[in-house]
Amino acid sequence: MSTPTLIELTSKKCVPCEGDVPPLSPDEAKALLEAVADWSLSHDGQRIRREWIAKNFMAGIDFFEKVAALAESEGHHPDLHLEGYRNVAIELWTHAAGGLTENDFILAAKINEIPIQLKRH
Ligand SMILES: C[C@H](O)[C@H](O)[C@H]1CNC2=NC(N)=NC(=O)C2=N1
Repeated sequence: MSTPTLIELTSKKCVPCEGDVPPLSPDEAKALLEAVADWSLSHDGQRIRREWIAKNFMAGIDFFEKVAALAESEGHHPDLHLEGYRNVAIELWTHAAGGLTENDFILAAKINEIPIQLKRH
């Protein structure tokens, strides 16, 4: 499989995951991770994660609302975390595969294009 670039990922659409979809191998996941800035691979290689420090609680909620709309349009859904009122984290994995698929990287690339109001230094 040639490794898609960021442009290719953002121009793709998540495909419905039904039944037993094989997860990506750690090497395939690492290759795809190159295309999406600021996301990291979990130690078990089964999910990808990105963190932000939002300006405030509502900035986190506003961001999640935009991410939720994207997830609904893609038919692929993230795990959303908002802790300590401003610490935002999103984790992506494909439940139907019990690990990562290209859908997760497509969604990560598109989430990277959603603005979030960040905490000033
Ligand atoms: C039918 C529909 O495609 C599936 O239920 C979708 C919904 N959203 C999903 N989101 C994620 N992260 N993993 C899935 O396996 C998944 N399956």
